[in-house]
Amino acid sequence: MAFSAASRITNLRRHLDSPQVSINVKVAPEVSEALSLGRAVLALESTIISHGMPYPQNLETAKEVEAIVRQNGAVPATVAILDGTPCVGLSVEELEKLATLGTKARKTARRDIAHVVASGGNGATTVSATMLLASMVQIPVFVTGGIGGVHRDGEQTMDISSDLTELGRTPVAVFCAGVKSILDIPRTLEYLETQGVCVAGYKTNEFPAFFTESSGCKVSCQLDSPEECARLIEANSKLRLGTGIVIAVPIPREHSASGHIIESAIQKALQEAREQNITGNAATPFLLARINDLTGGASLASNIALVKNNAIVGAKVAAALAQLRKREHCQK
Ligand SMILES: O=c1[nH]cc([C@@H]2O[C@H](COP(=O)(O)O)[C@@H](O)[C@H]2O)c(=O)[nH]1
Repeated sequence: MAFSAASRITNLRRHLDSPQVSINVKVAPEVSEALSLGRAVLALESTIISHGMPYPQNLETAKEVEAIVRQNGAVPATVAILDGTPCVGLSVEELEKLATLGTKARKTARRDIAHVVASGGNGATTVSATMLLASMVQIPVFVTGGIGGVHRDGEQTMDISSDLTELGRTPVAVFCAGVKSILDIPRTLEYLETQGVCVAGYKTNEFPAFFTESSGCKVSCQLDSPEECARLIEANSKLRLGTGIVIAVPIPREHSASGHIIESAIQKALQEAREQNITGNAATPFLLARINDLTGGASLASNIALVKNNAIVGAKVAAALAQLRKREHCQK
């Protein structure tokens, strides 16, 4: 059925009814058009480009992930702050800029957004900042590699990623491969439960541990198809719960790293971080880089593979959600 003018207006209204943001958010023309037509859009974060992977693999991966999203039926919208302007949807040149800036771009979580904008800086958005900006322009689905969590010894340090509180307050579904075992996985799940966040497993009832398929911890529900994921996201939205959703997709078995090799690299990296007193938002990038060195690059290869796999699932879900909304609109 042709997409009617009425449903175009509904989408536009959904777009405009969001709380008014008076700061300029630059939405790429392709993303803006897809949103106003009710087509599938998938948000992507940018800290993974600047701080999560070295150049040039970061740029290659970012471009390949965007291509995968398109092949699976959605328009990619990578989020970042460039020269003080929050951007949703980046051109190839903008992706290149971010990839070459690397860690010179500011790692930007929710708390950092205002300062990066005010100072005209370049910010690579973490999960928390990406969720917030995606939600401002009404993008309901977002893909990343791994979310932040409660750090080991978090009960003493109180080092808890703002990704978890953002999930408690922003209605965006985040696809990830779980959280790395550099973090305290059981406490991360406890914290998400406290925040009222639904944590679903994609084709599994176990929460994955990023490099490996299992963590020994159960999820709160299992979803077995893109359509099931779309129905959950739609119910969360219609209920106006206001909370995000985590949908955890296990790393494909053929790419899952040997558990004990990774675990011993993690232990060594954690020890080094303690010795060098690396804490706060510097901890995750330091640990990721050291684990990659210690595993001779194996962890980076696994990381790239799981991000691509998450992008396939996330794009299919964004497409299924757009279909579902279109069908429901036509039935009205
Ligand atoms: O495996 C990864 N986990 C997490 C990150 C990034 O680190 C952020 C969390 O950082 P922190 O722990 O400082 O909140 C995430 O939102 C994400 O952007 C990453 O690149 N790779």
